[in-house]
Amino acid sequence: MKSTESDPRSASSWLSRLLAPQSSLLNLALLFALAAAGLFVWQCWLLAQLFSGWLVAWQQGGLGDSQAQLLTALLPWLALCLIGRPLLQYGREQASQLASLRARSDLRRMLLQRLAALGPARAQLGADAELGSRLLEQVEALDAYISRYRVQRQLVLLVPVLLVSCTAVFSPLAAVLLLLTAPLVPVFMILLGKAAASASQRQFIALARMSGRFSDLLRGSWTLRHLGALPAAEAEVETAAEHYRAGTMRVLRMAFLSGAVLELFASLAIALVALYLGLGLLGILPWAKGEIPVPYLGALFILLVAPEFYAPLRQLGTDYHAKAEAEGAMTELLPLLNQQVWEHPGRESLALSAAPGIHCKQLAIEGRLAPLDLSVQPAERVVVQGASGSGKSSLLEALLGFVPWQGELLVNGQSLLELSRPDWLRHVGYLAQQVPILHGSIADNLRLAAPNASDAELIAVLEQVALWPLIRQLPKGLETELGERGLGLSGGQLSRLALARLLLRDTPVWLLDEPTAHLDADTAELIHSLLERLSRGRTLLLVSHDLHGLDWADRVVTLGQPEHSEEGADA
Ligand SMILES: Nc1ncnc2c1ncn2[C@@H]1O[C@H](COP(=O)(O)OP(=O)(O)OP(=O)(O)O)[C@@H](O)[C@H]1O
Repeated sequence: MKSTESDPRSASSWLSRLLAPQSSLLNLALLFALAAAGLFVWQCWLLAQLFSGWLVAWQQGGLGDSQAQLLTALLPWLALCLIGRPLLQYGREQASQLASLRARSDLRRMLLQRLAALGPARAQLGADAELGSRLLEQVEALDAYISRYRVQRQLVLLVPVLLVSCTAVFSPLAAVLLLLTAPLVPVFMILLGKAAASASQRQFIALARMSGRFSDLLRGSWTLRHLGALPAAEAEVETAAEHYRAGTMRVLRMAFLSGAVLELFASLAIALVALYLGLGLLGILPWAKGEIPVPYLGALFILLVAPEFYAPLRQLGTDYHAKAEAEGAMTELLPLLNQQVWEHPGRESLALSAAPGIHCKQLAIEGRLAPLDLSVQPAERVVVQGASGSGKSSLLEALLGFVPWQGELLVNGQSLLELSRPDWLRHVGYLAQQVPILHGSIADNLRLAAPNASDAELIAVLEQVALWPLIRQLPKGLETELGERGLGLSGGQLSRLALARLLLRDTPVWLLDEPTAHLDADTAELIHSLLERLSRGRTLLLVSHDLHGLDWADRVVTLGQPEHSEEGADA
């Protein structure tokens, strides 16, 4: 369904909501722009007075004292206009830039808060890199809309009305000419602008495809070399690049051509007004022969004012794409903005001196987890298994405080709903199915858990997960850079790195979501044996499909059955 302004979840209504707190700054920018337009009219009036005075005097036989007096009287006001206008324009820029900056910061803060509040469910919205780029680029795409278009769309009505009213005082016919030609400029500008925008959109898509193809070729270059297909692939890249170059030139031609056509329209319209005024001054207008309908003063004033009449319309046409771009960016952000985020209500602090007990009484999550009774004793290690979709990950999300639930969830007898989530999470170590490894060194990745940890502390935890012997041999040791998603280490090594990170935080509760998913049997067994040793003394809930190597667990709980069965791990 098409989104509308009245739909509170639509892109345009989010934009309005975002800009509401900035309305005073945007109104101030509008006021500055209107004051600058007022000064412009005054400046034209002063110049028209000066030149028409000189012209009349020159026609009457020469410049005299009165003209010199006129010049001295008008000069200070002219200077005021010449200095005042740029200052007012500067004020407008500053106010609208500040509004844009604040609105974009507010939006980024809101998006970040939403992402943080979503917890593990954040992964459903896309990869971290994609979300990061949305936060940077899509939010940035609002700048031109806020800092230029918002004020310009009001100016486009107010300034021409002001100028045409002033023109009408001297010549209603010239005012009518301006009014008749005015709509042509924005209409053509928008039509041509839309064509140029869709052409440039096509270019963006072509560029994205070309980049994808290029990176595929790079990745597969060894295979291609092996197959002797490299020259053909190179030729393909060259052809694609040439197509892209030609396409870019087409877009540029269209953009320049549309600019030139509009300049032509504006110039023709001004020429029409000038023709009327000039013929009038010569007294040879067909319907008013021998008459001067608009004398020097008025004619000069109108000629000075006319070009400015079209300027805001032309500017709006130029800025029109900013609106389309901003709405497009907001539409991209909608899934995140409209995501239902549950606010964990608890505020009470929690102090734990040892591993706590966790008790679920008829704990259910609507559509995700059937009612569950489960008592995990302090330092008990429980494996949670069940069919895919039975709610294992959802149970962990509830335990992390990121989804609402029915029934009771107690930590040492205290309801989790009453506890402050940040406080509770300080005691919880969580491992998601996908190990979150950032682009950075091994040390950087470990220090995400403990920013102040010394190298010795990092080495100690790496030794515990049997990674140090391997890392010590790397030329850069702890400073070895890991690529995106941990490129440079194997899946099993990354899991061990994630375990080392958990150890650095040394929390009394561990919630692990399939820590050995995607690992081969031998590596999974190694991780399981590490877990056996490292999780001792902690309350552990470990989600796993496969019980192999988990016989050390105290209990296995199976979800997704009418009665949740509890059995021994080795059963
Ligand atoms: N954020 C969410 N919002 C709504 N429903 C969800 C969400 N995440 C999961 N679900 C649904 O909840 C149910 C349980 O999902 P969950 O991921 O907890 O199951 P699981 O047992 O961990 O599955 P798997 O073993 O495949 O990982 C599924 O039907 C799933 O579609």
